[in-house]
Amino acid sequence: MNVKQLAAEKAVQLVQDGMLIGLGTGTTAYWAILKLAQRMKLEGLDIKAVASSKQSEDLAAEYGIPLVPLAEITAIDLTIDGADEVDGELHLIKGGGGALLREKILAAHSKTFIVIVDESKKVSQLGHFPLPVEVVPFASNLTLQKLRELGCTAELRASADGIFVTDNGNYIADCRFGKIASPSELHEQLNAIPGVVENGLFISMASQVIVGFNTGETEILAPVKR
Ligand SMILES: O=C(CO)[C@H](O)[C@H](O)COP(=O)(O)O
Repeated sequence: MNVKQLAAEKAVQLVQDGMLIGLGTGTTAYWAILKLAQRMKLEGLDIKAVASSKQSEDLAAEYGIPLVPLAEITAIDLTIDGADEVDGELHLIKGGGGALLREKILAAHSKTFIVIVDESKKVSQLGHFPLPVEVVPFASNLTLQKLRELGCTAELRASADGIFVTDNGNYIADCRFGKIASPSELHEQLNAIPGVVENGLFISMASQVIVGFNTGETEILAPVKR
């Protein structure tokens, strides 16, 4: 079993009958979706789900996980999603797959938000991974200029056929800040720029982070209560 699968399967153990599950996006969330489908088939696990991307929606549909229209829900019991970096405070960088806006909306409405990562994602300080920032296409060159004034290099993400476009019809600016001294301050500064829709810093949102190790072990990290 690979390390991402290990963390994902540990998280899926927390899922119980009757829950509404938020499905994350990416190669780690992929394993969680597959395990949920397997538990439904083998154990009769009775769940419904909402997806954070077209990709995860298609995967869930392919594996027979019933999806609920977002208009019909008021809250999510548990969301399971990956991350690009996790620091000691359990702040995250997310959006490597370009789904950060929908992922953040689902996480914000989840009673429990479980993050699943392999050990390579644990860092002492966020910022080595370029921070994804979702921006509207209109005047994106000017928005990029404002982002750079915060001290990063910012480039629009490319796709095979041009500029990468999110499920929401927006662009992603990948911002290289180097080490981020104050993630919460940067989060506020980024979202104050007109044209920025949302950024990939998830501040104090994780209920738990499940880390998979190459040794086959897992570690569960919980936020320190102050
Ligand atoms: O935020 C994300 C997608 O927008 C992913 O959760 C993040 O990029 C981690 O991906 P992976 O599990 O493939 O390493």
